[in-house]
Amino acid sequence: MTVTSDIKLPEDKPLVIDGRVYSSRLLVGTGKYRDLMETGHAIEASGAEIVTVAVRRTNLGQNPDEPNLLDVISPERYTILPNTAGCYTAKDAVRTCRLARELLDGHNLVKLEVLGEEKTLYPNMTETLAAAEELVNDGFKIMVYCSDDPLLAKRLEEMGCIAIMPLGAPIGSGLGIQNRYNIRLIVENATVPVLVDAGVGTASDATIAMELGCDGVLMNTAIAQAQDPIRMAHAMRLAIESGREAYLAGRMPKKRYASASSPLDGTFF
Ligand SMILES: CC(=O)[C@@H](O)[C@H](O)COP(=O)(O)O
Repeated sequence: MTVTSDIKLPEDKPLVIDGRVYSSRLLVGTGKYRDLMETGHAIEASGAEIVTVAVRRTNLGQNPDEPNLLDVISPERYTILPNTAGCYTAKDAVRTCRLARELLDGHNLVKLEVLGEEKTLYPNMTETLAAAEELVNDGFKIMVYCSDDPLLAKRLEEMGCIAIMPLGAPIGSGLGIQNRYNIRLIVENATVPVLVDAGVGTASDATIAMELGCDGVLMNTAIAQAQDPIRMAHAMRLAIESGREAYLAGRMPKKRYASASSPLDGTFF
């Protein structure tokens, strides 16, 4: 990255998912927009290169008479990440991933989410582990939505999941990162990318996730339900970049007391 014509900062290592290199660390969803046009414009403004779609709720060709999302979000330009939103059992999630693979011509990269209950949409980790095991054995590359429990996150990695996606807060809540300490522990222990998924409400939440060392952030509601989704998508793009730069720069240690900005030694009077 160039700061002025003379100063060059070292290049960051890129985000690599399933062997593919991405320059954007922002992943976006496609739900809750006013229409497909707004969806397309917001995704464009976000700079995202990976776009997740809920297979059970989105027409990817299942219904030839309805508008197809893939006409707006072209698989030639974006990596389509089918997700299992709306699945409450491992069985349903596995079936949904297999349907996605059929609809997308053998596409194996999926985002697994198995939900526990409607009120919190919190992940059901028992069912998530069961689904992950079956899908890994069936050749899927799994990015997995999970709780922010560091031990379960590690377990999913050991099972062969290619990215760990702990929630920042409940889906659609916009509450921001609720447990920074756990997210940090998950990042420290992981050897695969860790991306916060769900709960981001505004740009500063995304920046915090990146400052914690996450490899990326996936979000939907914060952009789609902003008053100006396209502008918010752009804000999120900048927030992710800014948080990543701050993480790489390394923040100053926090102190309990003040220290003067100008040294007192050698004052003129
Ligand atoms: C889009 C997606 O895959 C979900 O996991 C979720 O919708 C993201 O959460 P937010 O809507 O809270 O960003």
